[in-house]
Amino acid sequence: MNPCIELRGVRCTLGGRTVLDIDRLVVGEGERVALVGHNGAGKSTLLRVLSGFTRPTAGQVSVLGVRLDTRLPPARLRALRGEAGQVLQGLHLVPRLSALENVLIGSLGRVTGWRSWVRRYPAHEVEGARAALARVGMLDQASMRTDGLSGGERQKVAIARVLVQAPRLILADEPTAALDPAAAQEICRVLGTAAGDATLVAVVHNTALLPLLADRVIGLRQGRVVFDLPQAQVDEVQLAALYGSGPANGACGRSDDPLVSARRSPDEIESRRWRQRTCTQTAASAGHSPCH
Ligand SMILES: Nc1ncnc2c1ncn2[C@@H]1O[C@H](COP(=O)(O)OP(=O)(O)OP(=O)(O)O)[C@@H](O)[C@H]1O
Repeated sequence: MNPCIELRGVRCTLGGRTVLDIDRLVVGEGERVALVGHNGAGKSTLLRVLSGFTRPTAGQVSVLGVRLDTRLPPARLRALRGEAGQVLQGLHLVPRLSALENVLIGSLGRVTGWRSWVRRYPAHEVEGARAALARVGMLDQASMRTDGLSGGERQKVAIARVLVQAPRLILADEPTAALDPAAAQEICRVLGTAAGDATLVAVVHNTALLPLLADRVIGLRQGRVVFDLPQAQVDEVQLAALYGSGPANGACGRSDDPLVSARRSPDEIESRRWRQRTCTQTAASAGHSPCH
């Protein structure tokens, strides 16, 4: 299996603290990997490193054959992000635009010149966006504004937007955050099916969802890999050890749980603000304001 992701001796120091410390990690093309671990374990930091938003302090990172530990020309980074789609948690759709228009934003990397400035998309891109909405079961809601959709429906639109990129790699950060259990299961099934042959790396908080999304599970604790196992071999004992005294299954400190939010350290709160700023910048660079 060809490697899609390769990390060697990667360390990330943020705010004077080492928040990621990974000796070696290889993810092959087409693998489905879930990242699990307590709040602040470094899961999102790892995703940011893989998407080129955070450059590691030390070590080598290669994603789809592109080295991300060195400064890349913006055009090269944009090209990579075109091949590595991201599904973030609920902060990334443009509320006043329809589901179809939001999905079309995923094709902006291919639309050039005046068409991209005025968002006039070629007919084949519109067809592609409609096909992506159909794949996630949202074609009937194509013309609805996304602020009128439910959380689960919005997440399906976000998945459809990634699909129009025809990505070779999908990075999903808590794709089921803030969804009820039934919607969370549905989103995992939709994402798992829609990902097709692409490599998938997803942060998963509810470990009951792992069988729907992953064939390999990586447990992170304080920025280090504490286990890296086939999904079928991950059991209650490993999860209990990973989460310490926290629950071993189900709501493992979901980020949207108000009790968990109340326990967050100032660092974690700052990390969330950082992520929100990243989303805002991403939306702004596409000429839009993000959803909140
Ligand atoms: N820009 C930053 N400056 C300082 N510290 C940061 C920054 N970004 C993240 N951190 C810290 O890095 C650690 C890992 O954060 P990260 O968001 O990766 O954790 P996580 O496992 O995704 O957590 P959660 O499950 O709460 O989303 C946290 O302790 C966080 O406070």
